[in-house]
Amino acid sequence: MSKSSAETPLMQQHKAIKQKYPDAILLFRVGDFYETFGEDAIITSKVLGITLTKRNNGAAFSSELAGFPHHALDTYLHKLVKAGYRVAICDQLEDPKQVKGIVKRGVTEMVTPGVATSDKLLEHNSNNFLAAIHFADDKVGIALLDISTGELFASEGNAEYIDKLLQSLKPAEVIFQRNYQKHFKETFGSKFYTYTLDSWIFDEAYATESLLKHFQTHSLKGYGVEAMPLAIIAAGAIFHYLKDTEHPNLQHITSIQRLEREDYLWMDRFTIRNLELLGSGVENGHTLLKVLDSTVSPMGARLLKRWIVLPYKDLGKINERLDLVEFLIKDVDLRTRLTQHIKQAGDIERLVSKIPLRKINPREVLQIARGLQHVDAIRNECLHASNDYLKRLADALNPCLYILEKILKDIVENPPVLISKGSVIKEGVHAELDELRNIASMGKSYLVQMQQKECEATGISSLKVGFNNVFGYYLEVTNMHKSKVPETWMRKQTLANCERYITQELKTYEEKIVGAEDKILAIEQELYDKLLLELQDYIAPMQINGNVLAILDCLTCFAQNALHYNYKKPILHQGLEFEIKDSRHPVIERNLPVGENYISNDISLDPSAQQVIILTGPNMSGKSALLRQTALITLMAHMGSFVPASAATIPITDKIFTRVGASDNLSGGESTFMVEMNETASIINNLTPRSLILLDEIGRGTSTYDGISIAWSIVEYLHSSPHAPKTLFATHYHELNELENKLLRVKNYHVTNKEVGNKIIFLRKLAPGGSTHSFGIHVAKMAGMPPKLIDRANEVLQQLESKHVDEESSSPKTEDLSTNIKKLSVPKLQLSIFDAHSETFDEIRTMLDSIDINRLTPVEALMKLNEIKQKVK
Ligand SMILES: Nc1ncnc2c1ncn2[C@@H]1O[C@H](COP(=O)(O)OP(=O)(O)OP(=O)(O)O)[C@@H](O)[C@H]1O
Repeated sequence: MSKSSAETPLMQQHKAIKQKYPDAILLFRVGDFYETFGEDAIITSKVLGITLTKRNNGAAFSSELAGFPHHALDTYLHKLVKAGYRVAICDQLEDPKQVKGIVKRGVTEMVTPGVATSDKLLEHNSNNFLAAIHFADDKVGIALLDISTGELFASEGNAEYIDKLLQSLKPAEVIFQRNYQKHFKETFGSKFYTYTLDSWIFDEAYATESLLKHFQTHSLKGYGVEAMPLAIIAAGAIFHYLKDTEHPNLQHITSIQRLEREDYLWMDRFTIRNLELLGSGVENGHTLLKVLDSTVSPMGARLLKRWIVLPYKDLGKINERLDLVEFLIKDVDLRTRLTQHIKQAGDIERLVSKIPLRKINPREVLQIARGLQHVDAIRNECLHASNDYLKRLADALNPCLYILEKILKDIVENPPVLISKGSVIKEGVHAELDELRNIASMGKSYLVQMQQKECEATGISSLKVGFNNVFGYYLEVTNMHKSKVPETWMRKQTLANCERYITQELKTYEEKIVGAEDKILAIEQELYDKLLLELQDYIAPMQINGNVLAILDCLTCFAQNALHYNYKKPILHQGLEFEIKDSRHPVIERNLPVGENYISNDISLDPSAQQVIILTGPNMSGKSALLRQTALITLMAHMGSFVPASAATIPITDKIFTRVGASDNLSGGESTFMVEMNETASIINNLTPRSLILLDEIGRGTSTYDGISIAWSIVEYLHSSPHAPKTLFATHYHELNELENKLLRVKNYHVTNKEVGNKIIFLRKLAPGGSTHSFGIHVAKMAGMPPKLIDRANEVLQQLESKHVDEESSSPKTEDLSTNIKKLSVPKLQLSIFDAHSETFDEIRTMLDSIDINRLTPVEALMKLNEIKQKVK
């Protein structure tokens, strides 16, 4: 753009507004269009695929231009936001017809990924959170708001805890202090859509003031966040941001819910990912969420996600849920009726949030009423049930009868989506509206009636009612009948063969008919606005209704799952013993090929007798599956769900840790052994007697000897820990089986298999004792390695094993770790080719010298062997 002096007033206005929103795309309303200019236009045309033109205002000024009709806003806005842009909607604030010169314009809403209310930007079964983070010295405050439901959560804790919340609740946008950009990336990664705010906004006094003003209270005690200054600051930042983005109507944010780390079973983000709890996109197919989610409402689906990542630790609350699930399983009729009502109640939470935002359309208002009817029905169904929790839930429901009736009385049965289309308000609600509608629809026939009436009264047989723009409606009398015109009529026009008159009645009617349509719309709008204002008083109880329906939806879904998939009620207890009978992996069992059955297993852990299980077994036999099903069953029980086992006794657990050996976790640049060790260290440093630890091939990210040593000492450490955490350790290092003989509470188990000829059949049953080999070569064969290579690997294996056995029989029984490791020294092979002093031998020697065995993976070893074999041929 060139000098401002050459700019039109319109462009000057645009420039002034754009300056206030430099990092947003400004959709600038001009007449019936939203226009974008300059850089904004280039982006907009590219993202929306609309034409980019140039606007020339004389030689001195030109700018790129791209625009679309205002009614297409809904179609285009979400595309811009989904493409990662912030969009400021600038509207005309005055009626152009009433204003001389340039119309006043201003930004009426800023839409960003985290502050989105349009259905097109939201996924119905996911929350759309805006998170605010406040960094302090060694702690972090967090607030999470879903503006589309009004839910606001706040918490504070160390970076690991906040990271876990971010990873599990996946906010669409995160805001934080501007000077912490680098720190944010280092702490939470670069996956989030972020926006930074001035540091002064993150101030306790300012935040408290904003919150008190919003909630209209004198203190924040009632929300339990008073002692959480960092969480308060983060919540304050959210309210500031909402003001900045022109969201003044926030009456649907009715409370802050405190998220207390200590209330929930802790799983770090690695565990959440490793257990494949939520997943997203394509990988969604095999997640716990996917197999558990048979909810019938978006509210239930959203709550279920939260239950999965934030399972309870409180025995009373868990049992309340479990008992209700059991109750719902038994009462088939009640369950069926509940499901029907919940399904038809609509997304109460999101509908209610549209009320203060003034984004609710007449159809949705009617849906609110229908929702309330279902709430009423559910309340009546459950109020006298013989389950206390259900009774309490029912008691919390409020069908808001006054507003329910008012909506049904005011709104027609099948209203249009837009209030501006009219025909929304029922007949009988407003006398003037009824009359106007009558006039509008009956206009013509009314005139005919009047014409007839006047004909009869005056005897002017040729009397006609006509209309022109100058006089409006008139009565036309031919010259022949002029003498019969009553005195009260006023002559307005004389033509060659007739005269035109007006009457008082005609004028009164004319006033009505001409403005009727406009007035009808205005009255309908006014009545609708009044109704919305009244609805506003019912936001809080309706939100509670939404929440109760979500809980009932989740628990009915658990009952349904239990019946369909044969889940049983777990017994949770304050002791420490863990025992599951005939347990299955809930996700794998639902994804097995047709005809295959999941083989169930019993698993028991007891800190005083069987604290650590060393689990060995062939590759692919089901070790990881066993570990994960133990964790998933524990988690499901803490959510209040029945579990895939014939019986389960599960101790209240505070933390589930899972770690997988580095090479199982190659994605995301986290494949280094260092990360594996860091993570294992964090388990070791955070465990308690109530922790469940699942280690899958820990140590395998380094050389065999290092790996065994580390794995060995981890088991020793966990065993000797005063907390005696329950541990399952799956490993290919059969050497660890030795630990059973040395450590009292370590027990060996293996997953069974059967060898038939040179084939192995996985029996997948857990049995006491360690297994002796891993069948890695068998897996290599299954993976399609050339038969020659496989034969050779078997030969080498045999030689290695016989050498190992020789050495073992000649060495004394080892008792401590160091001698045990020494025992594993590389057997000296006596292969015949090494006897021949040939060129091949030299070549092979050079090759062997260059190999660093400590860094060699099993597959690389097999490849090298193949190379050697080729040379010998
Ligand atoms: N109990 C079971 N019943 C039926 N199928 C099972 C069972 N356990 C595991 N499987 C199947 O076997 C596959 C391999 O299981 P898993 O990954 O647990 O083996 P693993 O012993 O950990 O293997 P590796 O040592 O190679 O990592 C699973 O993906 C699943 O399809």
